[in-house]
Amino acid sequence: MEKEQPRLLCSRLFLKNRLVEVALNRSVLAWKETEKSRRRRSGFSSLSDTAHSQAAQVYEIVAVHEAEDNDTKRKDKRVTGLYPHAFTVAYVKRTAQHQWRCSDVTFRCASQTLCEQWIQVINEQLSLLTNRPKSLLVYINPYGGKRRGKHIYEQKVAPLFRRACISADVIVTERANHARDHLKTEANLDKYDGVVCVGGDGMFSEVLHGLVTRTQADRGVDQSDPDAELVPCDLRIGIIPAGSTDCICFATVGTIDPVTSALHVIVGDSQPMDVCSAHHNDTFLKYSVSLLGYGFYGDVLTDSERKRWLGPARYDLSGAKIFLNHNHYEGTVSFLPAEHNIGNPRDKLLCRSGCHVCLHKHSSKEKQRGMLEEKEASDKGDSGGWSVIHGKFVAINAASMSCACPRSPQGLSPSAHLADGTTDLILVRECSRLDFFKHLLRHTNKDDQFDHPFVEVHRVTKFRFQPRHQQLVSLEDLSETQKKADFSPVCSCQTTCSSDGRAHSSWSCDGEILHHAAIQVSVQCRLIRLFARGIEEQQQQQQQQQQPSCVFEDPCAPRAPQSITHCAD
Ligand SMILES: CCCCCCCCCCCCC/C=C/[C@@H](O)[C@H](COP(=O)(O)O)NC(=O)CCCCCCCCCCCCCCC
Ligand SMILES: Nc1ncnc2c1ncn2[C@@H]1O[C@H](COP(=O)(O)OP(=O)(O)O)[C@@H](O)[C@H]1O
Ligand SMILES: [Ca+2]
Repeated sequence: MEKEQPRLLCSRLFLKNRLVEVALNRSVLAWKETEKSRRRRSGFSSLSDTAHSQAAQVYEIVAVHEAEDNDTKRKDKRVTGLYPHAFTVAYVKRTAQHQWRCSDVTFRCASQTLCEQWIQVINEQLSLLTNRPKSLLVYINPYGGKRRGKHIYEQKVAPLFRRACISADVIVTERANHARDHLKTEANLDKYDGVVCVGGDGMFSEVLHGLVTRTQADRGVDQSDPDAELVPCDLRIGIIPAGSTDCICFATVGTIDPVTSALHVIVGDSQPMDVCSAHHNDTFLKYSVSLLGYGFYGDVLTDSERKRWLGPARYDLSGAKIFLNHNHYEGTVSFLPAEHNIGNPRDKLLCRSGCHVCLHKHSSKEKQRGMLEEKEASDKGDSGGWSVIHGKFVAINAASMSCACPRSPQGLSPSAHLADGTTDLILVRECSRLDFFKHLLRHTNKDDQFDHPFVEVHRVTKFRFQPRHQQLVSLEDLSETQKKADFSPVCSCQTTCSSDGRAHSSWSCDGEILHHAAIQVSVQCRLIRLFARGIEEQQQQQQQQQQPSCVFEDPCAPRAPQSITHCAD
């Protein structure tokens, strides 16, 4: 049972034209209409208790300040005369599914002292919340999505940051990779508590690369070494969605809404995330947190880049075109299954706020690292542990998170986890166009997209891909690294597999194209943290909004209109 917390302050104050009991403890600010006031308004008919009590979690209070004139005008003259002083608490209120709004409640007090006391005590509690950012570095992509990034930031986000007393240095990018390069070399990161990107998955990818590369450089880690253990980044990343797909925001918050995302930054949420590193031999290529997709999604992305002027609709047009082309690509996929993980891609255990699969991974991370290193060392001599699949594939997708987005609310791998150190490798083998359509369609409803004979899915910690044409070309001079992968025998004839005559596709890496088809990928567990908390379950959402009865167990005593209980810690 939750331990009851001492009340810090409790008063009878006016809220609109009602007398309310307002109580604060370390975790909750709650208010409910007094019995007397309720009776006066409703005769003697009994009103339900919950209908008249509300609460805000202290860690979800945005700010408290003395009420401005426009907060109080139009109010009952008698109330404002008797209670001339007022303070406003801005707090997170849940509205539609996963959507947050900043709601204001203004309490009127009879004395200036009482009003100031409330402001001071609430501010004292807020100052104890050390996870809240005070200073942010913000990058805006003015060309992402529908080109509204700048407008969205100025109209919806900046006013909230100001209200929460967060200072922000804003950079509107002037070219692709501006944010990445600035973070890599120029930015004085000591000044900031977090980095915020305003844009889509591509913009997030820039910030991710800038931060991770900078962190490794500062700590002397060579990111071109595929076996290097990367150092986690200190700064958290916030995403204000203003792109075309915004899958990283959707899959970590549950909605694509700039105000909700800004509030997650303000309250200082923290969501660890796995990051995949992709290499070509000893050349570092890119990091990915959402989708690494070869074949279908790689081709859609390549085609859509030529149609950028169409905005987000480019994906639908390119999607339809690539679907009709119906290419497939031959190659070899090798992967290291995630053996010590408690989940699997078809267990329907969705990753939600406080996910126990991710927590389990976290608590046993150190233990597992030792075991994994031992295992990998023993793997070096033979192919033990690695599975090898040779085939013709319409799509090879590695989803490190669900990749849920408005197009596909469950995502590419609905049970993938944000921070379990694994990625879900989905292999869609050569199949008929109709079958592929059925598979795609299942991404838009609740049917299981893996329940097809031509689809398989594996939860892995590492994988490699070698397209067939390269195997044929370089069979004689296979490098040592490639030999370690222990690829299965390759075909002796050289034919192209795609109907447009191309022997290979490209990888889409969080919406950016990779210029190598042969890659090695390794999951770096919890390398970064976002200003998010994962998607809240329905009941978690309700709990946050409920009024905890313990705050009101003792009525505010004595009965004087302004009684104060100021409890010692
Ligand atoms: C029949 C309808 C099928 C709909 C299938 C939808 C599956 C969507 C899965 C989306 C996974 C998204 C993973 C994230 C990718 C992003 O990183 C990345 C970049 O985002 P950014 O632009 O914000 O920077 N976005 C993307 O790569 C977009 C992928 C969108 C793929 C759309 C595919 C549409 C397929 C339409 C087939 C239609 C068949 C019609 C026959 C005439
Ligand atoms: N000022 C800029 N001019 C041109 N491209 C930019 C600029 N800033 C960022 N980019 C690039 O734009 C691409 C798409 O950005 P993103 O914000 O993800 O939008 P979208 O979701 O529409 O693709 C990314 O590759 C990013 O590197
Ligand atoms: Ca994962």
